[in-house]
Amino acid sequence: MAIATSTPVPWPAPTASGPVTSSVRLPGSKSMTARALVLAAVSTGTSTLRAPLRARDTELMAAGLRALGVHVSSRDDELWTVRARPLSGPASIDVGLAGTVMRFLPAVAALADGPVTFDGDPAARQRPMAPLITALRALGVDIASANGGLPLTVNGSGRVQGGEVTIDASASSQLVSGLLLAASEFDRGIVVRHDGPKVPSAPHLRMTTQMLRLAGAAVDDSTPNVWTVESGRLTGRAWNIEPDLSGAAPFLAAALVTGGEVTIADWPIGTTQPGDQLRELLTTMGGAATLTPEGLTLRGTGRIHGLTADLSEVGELTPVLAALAALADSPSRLTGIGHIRAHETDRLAALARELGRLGVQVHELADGLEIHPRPLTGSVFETYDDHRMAHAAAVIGLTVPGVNLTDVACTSKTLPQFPALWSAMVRGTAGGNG
Ligand SMILES: O=C(O)C1=C[C@@H](OP(=O)(O)O)[C@@H](O)[C@H](O)C1
Ligand SMILES: C=C(OP(=O)(O)O)C(=O)O
Repeated sequence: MAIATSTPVPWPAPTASGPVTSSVRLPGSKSMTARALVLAAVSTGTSTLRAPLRARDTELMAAGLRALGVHVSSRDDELWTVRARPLSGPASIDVGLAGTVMRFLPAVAALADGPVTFDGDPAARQRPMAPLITALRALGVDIASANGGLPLTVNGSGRVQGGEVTIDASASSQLVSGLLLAASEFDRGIVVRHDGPKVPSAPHLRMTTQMLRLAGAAVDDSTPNVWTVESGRLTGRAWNIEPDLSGAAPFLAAALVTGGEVTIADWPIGTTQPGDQLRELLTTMGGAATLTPEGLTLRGTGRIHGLTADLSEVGELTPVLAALAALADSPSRLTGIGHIRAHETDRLAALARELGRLGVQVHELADGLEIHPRPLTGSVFETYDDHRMAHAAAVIGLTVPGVNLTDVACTSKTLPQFPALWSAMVRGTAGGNG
């Protein structure tokens, strides 16, 4: 599997001429796969990941750890094996456009002996790294970065002193997760205090602390905006990776758009994944959700209601929710998501521009979007190397003929099967032209 940036593949989004009825089995969570790999690398012994995500972001994470000397066997799609070994440089790590790789691996690299350079796609150089670099320096790590971001070099000495550090993590929760995941290996562990506007993506921080505890770390997150991880050895374990619930968003949205019924197999009963909030969000927008041990079923009526919501906990769901809002019977106001301007692309600007091109009236706010639905006409839809922009375009294309994505290959970041799964879902409808 190629990890390099893919060549753009233009894609006419398939329209559905009737309600879609489908059951979809999705690969593992990107966020859980990334954390399990990192925790395995700083644990003793062998770890396994059952049902991991194989996609560009997680392949890059595995490759980055291999570059540091960790043995990662990913030949078996169903079961990856990680054997921790002494971390060592020199190494060169390609982060692609993966926030998880660029934020989670520098602290791991600091535990290696020797220089480790990090760089990625051109857009990766725009993503916030400075607070993490400053925090790691305060913890005793030598990092060279010309401009406060990528490219950077971690000059590891084989150990990190650790201790107390203050960070403004309002740009990304990953800045905190990236400090915590390796901190049990620091001489003094870590105490991270956030000082600044609200940290987004709270569920992802809960995922970090929960998985750290499962790996055997002593973690205290009982005080808001303060996280403590004690120094101590973690032991390898077996991780069962849940299906990626954020990747489920466009498929569930298809039920709403077409008045159909979509089931996502093996939806976990109780999870830290932010995508679980789709049950409530899509119910507010007019769907009916039923959760059973077999999975989550979403039924739509074909009518979609506007949504007024603070999406700060679930920023990565914004593109698909904005696509639904564009097809709704009332306006929407999505707020609390200024930080997604620094995701794969400036998602607020990109959504305003591309939805606007289809005819939607969109007001861009500093921290969100106001969306006023209008009759839509098909058009080119630029995806900006952003998998979730492609998902949004596909959702609108179900009911608006002539939505032509400039590139669908960007979906390989988290779900390489997206075009095939999507077309199969649409083909399942009577008369769908997918
Ligand atoms: O830790 C993680 O796995 C993630 C945290 C979130 O990042 P932000 O806090 O930067 O939004 C989320 O958007 C991203 O897709 C995955
Ligand atoms: C923001 C996202 O990714 P990343 O992990 O690169 O931040 C995302 O997947 O929506």
